[in-house]
Amino acid sequence: MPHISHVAVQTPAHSAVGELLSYTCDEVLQPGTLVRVPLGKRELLGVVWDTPAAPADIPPGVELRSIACVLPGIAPLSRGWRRLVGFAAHYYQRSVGEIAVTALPPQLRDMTAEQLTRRLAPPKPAKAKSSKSKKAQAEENFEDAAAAIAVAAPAPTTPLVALSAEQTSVFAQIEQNPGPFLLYGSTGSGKTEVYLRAVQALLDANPEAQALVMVPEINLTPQLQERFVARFTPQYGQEAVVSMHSGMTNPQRLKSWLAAHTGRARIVLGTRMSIFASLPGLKLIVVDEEHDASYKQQEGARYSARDLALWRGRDTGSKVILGSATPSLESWYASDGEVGRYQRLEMPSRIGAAALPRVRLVDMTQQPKRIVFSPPLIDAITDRVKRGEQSLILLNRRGFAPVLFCADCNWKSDCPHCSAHQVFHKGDRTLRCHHCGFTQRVPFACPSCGNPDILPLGKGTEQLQEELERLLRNVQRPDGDPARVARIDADTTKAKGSLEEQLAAMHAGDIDVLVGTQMVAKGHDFRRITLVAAVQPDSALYSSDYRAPERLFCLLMQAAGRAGRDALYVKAQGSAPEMWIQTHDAQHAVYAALKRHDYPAFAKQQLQERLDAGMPPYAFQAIVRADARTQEAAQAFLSAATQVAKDAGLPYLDEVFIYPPIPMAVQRVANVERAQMLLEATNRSALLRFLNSWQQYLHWLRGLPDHKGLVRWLVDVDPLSI
Ligand SMILES: Nc1ncnc2c1ncn2[C@@H]1O[C@H](COP(=O)(O)OP(=O)(O)OP(=O)(O)O)[C@@H](O)[C@H]1O
Ligand SMILES: [Zn+2]
Repeated sequence: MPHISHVAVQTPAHSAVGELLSYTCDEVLQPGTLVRVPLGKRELLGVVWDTPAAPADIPPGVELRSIACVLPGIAPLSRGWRRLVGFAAHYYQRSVGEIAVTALPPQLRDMTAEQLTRRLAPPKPAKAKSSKSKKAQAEENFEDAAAAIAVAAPAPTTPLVALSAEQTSVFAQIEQNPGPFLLYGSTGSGKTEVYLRAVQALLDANPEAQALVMVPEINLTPQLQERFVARFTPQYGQEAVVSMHSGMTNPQRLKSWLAAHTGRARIVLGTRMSIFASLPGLKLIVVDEEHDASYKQQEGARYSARDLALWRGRDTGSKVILGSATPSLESWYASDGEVGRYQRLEMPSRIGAAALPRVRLVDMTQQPKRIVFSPPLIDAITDRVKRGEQSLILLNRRGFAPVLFCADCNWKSDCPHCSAHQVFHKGDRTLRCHHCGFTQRVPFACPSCGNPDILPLGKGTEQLQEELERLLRNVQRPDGDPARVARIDADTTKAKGSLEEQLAAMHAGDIDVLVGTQMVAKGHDFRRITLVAAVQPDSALYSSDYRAPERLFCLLMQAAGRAGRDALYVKAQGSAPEMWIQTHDAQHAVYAALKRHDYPAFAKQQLQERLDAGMPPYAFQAIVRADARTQEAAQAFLSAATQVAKDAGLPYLDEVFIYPPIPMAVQRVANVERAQMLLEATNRSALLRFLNSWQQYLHWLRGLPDHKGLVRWLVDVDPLSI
């Protein structure tokens, strides 16, 4: 009699196919086994979720298909991994199969059993010459797809630095206590060194143990990767440190994944996706810059890798260290003495007694109208260039100008497909929509009235760079060369390797003034920056999103943290690091707290506001979003969803407050109208149970002829922006 296996496969999102599919097979398959199964005309990757112990009677009339094959050479995924996937699916309202399969490397999805067998076979000795292109070869030869970590061979040994007193005490706390920890350490206080020590202590003590170290965006911090490789590969071998992030090729991802799954990799360094890595020996999870929004996945299953890290840590008995100079308010609250869910560890001082930069507010209402850079700021930058010091200019808006404008007829460069302007990019003379990507040539004259004088309105990083080049054209560096201005944003870093190249130029001192978006503000350990300036940060103060002040404060404090990191350099230069903020609202509380580098005061004030307004972390939220051909159709779906919840008398409905549907801030994207509805509850599990029971009704509604115009709907639990 055949056995039955329940298999998790990735069925199309929100399709009516149930959570797990049943298949027959001749032998009992262990849960966690990777298989290929037929579905319709296709064959898909699946994970055996459970297998009834006894061969089951198949009810008459039901015909089950059989499993196509078991993926060879890969041990079943552990019970702990399956629990994590199960929890994430339940919590973020997705199917187990979707989370399980998307958490696996793409090649496992795509390869047949034969291809996989070939991949897993020991490498053949390399041929002297191959006619294949280098790329084709790398794709094909598994071993050649080499370490997922593209860094030079490490130095034979890297001597351990002596820990500062604060590092020593924090490290001892981590060793002695179970955690989870919130490492609240100033910018430049040496948090990375603490992570390295914690990992080192773990690996030395336990030959099976594995550590997961997560960072927001790995490409921004090649330095961090180098430090881990240099520290651990001499002792633990080339495969001891592997990366996991979306910038890797598929063969690299498979290789990293297998190294982690088999326990050969001792450290996985990755972005949010690495939270789902198979790590049988997991004992430590580090979440660096835990406040960073990129830990939240913004499409598909909208999970928070930071929150899952805490869950996974608890579930597997792994220590969890969250680190930040500007923790999320959620983590700050959770590590409050009274709440006490996390142990807060503090490192207030910078390494080498470096001082935090002095914060200077420039009141732009007192400056000449319509200027980008106030004269005193330009003087300060000029002085830096002459002394050979570096400056960093922050503006969170790329392109030359956010909109083109005709003063005669009021025409604006609106995107035809979105409720947004097309951004003017001067370099390639295009108008580009940053929401849907729609791109056009810049018109020679106003398309509406023919006026040849169409004007850029507002500033982007491209314009800042041009303006600085003009203002500094006669300024010389100490070596007599003219000042060099560079820019780092999504536009200048598209080409592979270009970001690394520009960061390297910055570290080498080849750049005097670096203009950039938030990409330049995070995590970098630049040694020669003595001035950071935020030229137009105010708009975030007036956002309708209640998290906007938190995000702004974080960004500016992190940006300030790039200045004056090397105490010896600052001293030798006789310089004083500064953070400049050009603002029209110099009295604003956000800036006052920033001036004092007072994160605790800022957090306290924000938390009080959140408490008064009943917002997270004192309440829990979810968003249901609907996309449709018309705004009416999108909102009608959401209204019907609320009604059906009431009609059906869903459990916990009385504990959940459902707001009326509203259009999203950017209402239309790529010709799709978007609406959303906020749900709030003071009890997290009530919200979750309500959502879980509501799901099937949302599926059902979507299938009704009334809601034909609906393109998609989705649920976002713990949304980051509303
Ligand atoms: N004990 C130490 N002795 C000497 N230098 C150290 C020590 N610990 C760290 N450093 C150096 O201090 C600098 C700052 O450390 P690190 O980059 O880890 O700071 P951080 O706390 O992560 O800062 P940020 O939050 O701004 O990213 C680095 O150049 C690092 O090599
Ligand atoms: Zn558009």
